[in-house]
Amino acid sequence: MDVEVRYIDDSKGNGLFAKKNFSEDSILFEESPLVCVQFSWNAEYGYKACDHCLKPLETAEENVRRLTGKTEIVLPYPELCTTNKSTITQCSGCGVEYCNADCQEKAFNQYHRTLCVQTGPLQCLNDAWKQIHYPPETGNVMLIPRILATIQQSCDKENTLNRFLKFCHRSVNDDSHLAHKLLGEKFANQISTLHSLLVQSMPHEHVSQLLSPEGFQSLLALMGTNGQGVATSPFSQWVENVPEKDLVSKLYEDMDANVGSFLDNEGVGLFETQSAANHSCLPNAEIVYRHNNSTLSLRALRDIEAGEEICISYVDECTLSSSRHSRQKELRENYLFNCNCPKCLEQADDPDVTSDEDMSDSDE
Ligand SMILES: C[S@@+](CC[C@H](N)C(=O)[O-])C[C@H]1O[C@@H](n2cnc3c(N)ncnc32)[C@H](O)[C@@H]1O
Repeated sequence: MDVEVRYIDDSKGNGLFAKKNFSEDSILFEESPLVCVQFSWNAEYGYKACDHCLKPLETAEENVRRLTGKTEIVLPYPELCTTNKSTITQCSGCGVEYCNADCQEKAFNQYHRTLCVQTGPLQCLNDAWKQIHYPPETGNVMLIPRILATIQQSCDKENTLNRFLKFCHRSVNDDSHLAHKLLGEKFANQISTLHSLLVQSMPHEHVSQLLSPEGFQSLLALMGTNGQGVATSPFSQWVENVPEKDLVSKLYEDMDANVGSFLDNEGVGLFETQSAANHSCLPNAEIVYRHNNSTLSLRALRDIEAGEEICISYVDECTLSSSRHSRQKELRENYLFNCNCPKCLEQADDPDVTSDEDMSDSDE
């Protein structure tokens, strides 16, 4: 690896550092998630993805037809679509689909052997989550059964448990008096419901400490502070390859009119190396999914020198361009820290105003 994880200080914890020079646009590293899962509403609304790696299961043409609502569309250059429907397989127990037999086998050996027989109770957990977390989705409680089952099915359970416990999983930051948004008073009843449903749906062997109320809260905090969004799309991959770019703008307009900005298969994953990357409002790297599955690539946004800290943005582009106050509010609520990046320091004297875009979600 050309990057390394190093301790910075008690406030920031660890960070990710470059071990060599990287030029702008180069790929620093690639990594598959320890676990990942599609968002619940995304799956419910018919975004078809492999249950293990989130690779699209629709062709680009099927995708465009569904997203525009126009079943008559015929997409030229079908050979530019990389979806291979002939390799799709299905679990005979619960019916979930995979992009190929390899993914099905990996999922079964890692967690699905345990979870497949719990489909009914897990469905109740999923339904309860959907009532709490409407789109746009940022996390998914269904990652937790995958974590627990991965530990249970592992040959080296202690080591696997420790790999998960290495992700930061505190639910409060005592230094800054910050508590995770998900775990606030407002959600206490909902968290208690989710906890009971999880306890009913999982075998307890080897994971009882994580199934206690405190263990469950730490898993939610782990997911909230480390969960990385994953996005795949058969259409956008087709667009990248298509020579006539003006073909696509009308299709995007039609999609926007029909489904707004919800174009991708979306989910959340836990990545061991990437999760060591801290946030900056002036990031020097970004996450991309070049393989149209859950394999993440970290790409340099500018030249990076050996020894430099590699920082990504934890907030989306819209929030990143909003006021310091709005950015810091989101980072405090979801990631439990006060941002002191160069941009925040430079704007330290700006008035504490919420950007227009955030007014609907204004300060409580
Ligand atoms: C995904 S982890 C990043 C790695 C983490 N520093 C560690 O020690 O494992 C996210 C957490 O790192 C800390 N963090 C990330 N960026 C930070 C920053 N710019 N300043 C202070 N703390 C930060 C926060 O505690 C946040 O919840």
